Amino acid sequence: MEPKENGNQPGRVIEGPTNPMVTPLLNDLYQFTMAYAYWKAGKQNERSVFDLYFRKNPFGGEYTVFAGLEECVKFLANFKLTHQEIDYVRDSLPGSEEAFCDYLKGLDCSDVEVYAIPEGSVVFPKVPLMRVEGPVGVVQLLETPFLNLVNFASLVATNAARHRFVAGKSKSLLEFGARRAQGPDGAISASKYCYLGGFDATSNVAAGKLFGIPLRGTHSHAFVSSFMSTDEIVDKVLQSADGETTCDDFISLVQTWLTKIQYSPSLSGFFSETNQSELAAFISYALAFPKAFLALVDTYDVMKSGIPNFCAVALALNDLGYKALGIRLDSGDLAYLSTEARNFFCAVERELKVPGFGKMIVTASNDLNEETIDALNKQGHEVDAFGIGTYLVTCYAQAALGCVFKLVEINNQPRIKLSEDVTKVSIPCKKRSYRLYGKEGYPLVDIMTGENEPPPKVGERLLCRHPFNESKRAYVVPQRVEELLKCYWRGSADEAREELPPLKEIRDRCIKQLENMRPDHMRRLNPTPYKVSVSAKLYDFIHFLWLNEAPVGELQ
Ligand SMILES: Nc1ncnc2c1ncn2[C@@H]1O[C@H](COP(=O)(O)OP(=O)(O)OP(=O)(O)O)[C@@H](O)[C@H]1O
Ligand SMILES: O=P(O)(O)OC[C@H]1O[C@H](OP(=O)(O)OP(=O)(O)O)[C@H](O)[C@@H]1O
Ligand SMILES: O=C(O)c1cccnc1
Ligand SMILES: [Mg+2]
Repeated sequence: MEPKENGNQPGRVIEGPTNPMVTPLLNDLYQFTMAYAYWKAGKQNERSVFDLYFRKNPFGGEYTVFAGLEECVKFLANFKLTHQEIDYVRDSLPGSEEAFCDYLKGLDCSDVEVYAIPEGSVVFPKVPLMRVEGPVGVVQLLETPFLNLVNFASLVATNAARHRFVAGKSKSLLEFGARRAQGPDGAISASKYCYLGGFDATSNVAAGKLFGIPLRGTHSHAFVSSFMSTDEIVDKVLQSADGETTCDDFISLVQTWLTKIQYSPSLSGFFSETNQSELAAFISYALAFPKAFLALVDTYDVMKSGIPNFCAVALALNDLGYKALGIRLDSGDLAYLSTEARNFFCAVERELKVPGFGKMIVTASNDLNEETIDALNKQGHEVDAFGIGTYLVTCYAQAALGCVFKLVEINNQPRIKLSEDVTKVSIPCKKRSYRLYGKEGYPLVDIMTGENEPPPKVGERLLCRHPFNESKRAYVVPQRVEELLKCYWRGSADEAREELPPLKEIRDRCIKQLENMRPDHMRRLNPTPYKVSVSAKLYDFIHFLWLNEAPVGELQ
């Protein structure tokens, strides 16, 4: 998408959202219905404050990664309805007055302020991820697009972070989900936010180009089974890596190595005749990519064919000064097969005296998820890289994060939304939030306060209260205080705004924050909930407003 000039931002150009379908019409009809009714009541410019937050961490965990903020800012910066869009809205609101169209024509976000937690932060339920302030008519129109941009982004980034947690730091994690993702935006968004959440690379070329995510990939079964025999290979010539010598018949060199492996003392009897069409495919791939040879070894039989064929080609390449990368396993028992493959590579290294051959990279794929990786860890395995698609990008374990956008103040009057379900009661007031760190450097608790309360101070004891449970409270003496909400958009006051960092920096923040969490919040089984609290003053106010707004029942 072409960068657009933003009228309110002299000197600063913020491109539109990645997906050109993200326009003010990517909205629920009721937002326009309300905008009309606000306008009709003359309320459209009343100053409103909305909080965007979620109520429960996903995937049975106790943490969430916040993602999608950059796209929200890009949306704000380019928020403008076109003539055609305005006509369509008018036609969708039967009986609406023509003057409403003039209102829509003039609508932009120059009077809106957005404070947010930096993207890539670890976040918790109830604490606003974004606080959006501005004329109620326009802020109401931001609800659906913002929720759309944040909900899946944060869910899939959290999913990626959880896969990273279970796989461990040393493994490569590759996102392979484009074919299974929920449509084109599902694929592009998943690639972007899985990288943000700690994946190393994607197979999605469009996402690589758009966001600078490293691209990685192997090859498919179709390539292996498309070959019938080595007779199909016409050009058998391969130059050595240093360009000094030429091997005129690479196929024969491979065949010689295959025989050597077959009759080497510790490998003899391991396999007999390997599949020759598979061998032809591997040789062809090596001829095309001698510097980056890797092979999918499970098309016919991993240990009796795929692995010996791979080793023969890798050894022939080694003769010419090339180093093969490794293999991919895509079926069967991945713990057993990866261990057997590693043993075979180590035996080749010992027997045939090829230093480093035992360190071939083993990539595994096939319906992987947190549980299967956890099971592989428990069994012991030799996988170096996991290629993960379906379960990761579709967020199979949980359909949505459930972020909401609630009015907390209008015309400086705090507002509350009550519910029978106490977890659904909103926390009123324009608020500030802080993360308080303890002696050991871990975050201890997040606390929300009223906008004008003095901020918590390092070394000063402070009462943190559960927002709704009277008996749950604790004193905290913070060793570090971090204010969570930072200004990302202030209409035309450009200079006061946080920068939008590059994706790699957001990813680094995410990884660093996840590593700095107390381990019991992070464990997969029965993690300890992280505490989210309010100040004593805000607690009293919430409950005062609650009593004020809740009608007293009458028993008959
Ligand atoms: N050692 C293991 N422990 C637990 N789960 C595993 C292990 N190895 C593989 N898996 C998982 O088990 C499932 C095996 O899938 P499935 O039953 O479809 O067999 P397959 O190996 O794919 O067979 P096919 O040859 O038909 O492709 C996959 O989800 C895979 O990730
Ligand atoms: O398994 P996922 O986590 O979704 O990862 C991506 C999968 O896509 C590819 O094959 P595909 O599934 O298209 O075919 P296959 O199941 O026959 O291997 C690849 O071989 C992986 O198995
Ligand atoms: O590169 C791969 O091996 C790959 C990419 C997408 C899906 N499955 C596998
Ligand atoms: Mg599959």
